Amino acid sequence: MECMRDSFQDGAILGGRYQAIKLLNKGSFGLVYLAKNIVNEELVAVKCLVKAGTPAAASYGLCVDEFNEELRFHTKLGSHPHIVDLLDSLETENHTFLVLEFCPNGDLYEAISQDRGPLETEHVRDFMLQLVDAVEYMHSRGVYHRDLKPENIFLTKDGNIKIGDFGLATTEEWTEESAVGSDRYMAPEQYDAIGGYEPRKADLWAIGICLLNILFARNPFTVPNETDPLFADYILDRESLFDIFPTMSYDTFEVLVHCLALDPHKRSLDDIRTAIERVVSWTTDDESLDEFCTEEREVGPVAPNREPLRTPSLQIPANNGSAFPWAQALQMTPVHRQLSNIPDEEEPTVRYSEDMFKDRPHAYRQEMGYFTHHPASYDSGLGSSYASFPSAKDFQLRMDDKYKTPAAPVKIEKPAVDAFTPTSTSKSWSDWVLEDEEEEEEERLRMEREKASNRRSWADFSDPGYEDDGYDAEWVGGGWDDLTV
Ligand SMILES: Nc1ncnc2c1ncn2[C@@H]1O[C@H](COP(=O)(O)OP(=O)(O)OP(=O)(O)O)[C@@H](O)[C@H]1O
Repeated sequence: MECMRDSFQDGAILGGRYQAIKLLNKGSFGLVYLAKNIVNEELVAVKCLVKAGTPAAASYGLCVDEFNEELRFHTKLGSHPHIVDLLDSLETENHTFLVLEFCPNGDLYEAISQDRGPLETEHVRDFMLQLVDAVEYMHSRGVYHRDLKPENIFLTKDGNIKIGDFGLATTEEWTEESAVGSDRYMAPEQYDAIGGYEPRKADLWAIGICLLNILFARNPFTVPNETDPLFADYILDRESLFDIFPTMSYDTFEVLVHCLALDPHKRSLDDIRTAIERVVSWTTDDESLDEFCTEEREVGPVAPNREPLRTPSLQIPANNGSAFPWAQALQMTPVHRQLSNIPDEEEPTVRYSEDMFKDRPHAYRQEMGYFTHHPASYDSGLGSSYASFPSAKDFQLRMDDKYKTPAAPVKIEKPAVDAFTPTSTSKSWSDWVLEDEEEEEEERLRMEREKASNRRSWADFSDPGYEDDGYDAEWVGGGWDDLTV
């Protein structure tokens, strides 16, 4: 790594044209610098890789051939509005450099982690449609990415997306290369690759995982095989996704059906696009907002095919001319993050699915400027999805907290923890929450009734016409005696 730094570090001039400004990021296969084209002042991203056959190459394994491959794919792809453009390429004795168009809003991973990913219904739709367009174009050129994930989806100044990092791409229609990509985004057949798979279809699976990342900032599966219990559930029942993402709307599920089909032949980009276009609400939070607005604004019965009222942009300024105002509002602190389900450590909740950011070391994430708003939010401290099942102890703690009620004249029975044993398979998390809420509501009503009866008896007591029927003496305890002394 140091060797690379030597070649192109702060202030260095590359090929007489590009001046290094700063290190942007360290990828798995190389360093990426921000640089300036000294001829036209244009900012560029320079991806720096060691060359095959050099001493430094030995420590880099895959990246040795990656450069040539990546260059080849960029050349094959040409230019597209939603694919990172290769502007130039250079070689030095030990290194090769890809000069890429610079995407100043970073990548989608950073955007989600900093609460500046697409939030509003239409933004998510535009975003997803751009992604589908880019993938369709790539595939039409015979290039299959195999590593689509938020880290490889870049954001331009005006908030458009650009797919980048073609280091693991392939032009093969059918491949037997197994486990090339990133576990959490790999299609099951790509992960196991027994007998080979179609990379084209694997990309469609990754689109579905990216959508879930955008909506919930979580990954559904750690690995796409049965060693992950959530994936095992998914094999048995696709609707188990609702247990993982309880606020997911059915519209979203309809999109996912076409991305996350276990049979690769049932995945279709056209169907994904159609389903995205049909979405009215991505989450049930959106649905309630839609209903709220409908009640407020609509007069008379709701037309069956009404044009859905979009979620009001509570946190997003009116369209400022960009297709994606969310991407420009970098300083924006959302008033109401509708689409996020990022758990908050201070208010522990049970998490089934996997925090997208768990693998990044805390220090690294801080260094990268994450944790802008809620440092604790992104570090679940929980391991894989498997480890993220709530333990009975977690539940006990949670229940203790929940029932830490102020002094009241009635003893509140703590619900038996056994009833909430998370290993019980007959109940989903949403059932537990529902039962929790019902019990809480019952308790509240009971207390209100008690209070009302207290008030009545006190009022009655001070009324000279009050007749003691002995009722109040029972519940007031010593109070009645005191009063009568
Ligand atoms: N064109 C670009 N504009 C802005 N930032 C970029 C650009 N290209 C890369 N980066 C930054 O550098 C990081 C690494 O880039 P890239 O993904 O291409 O490298 P990599 O070595 O293949 O990494 P990995 O495989 O780990 O994602 C990106 O996540 C991003 O933060």
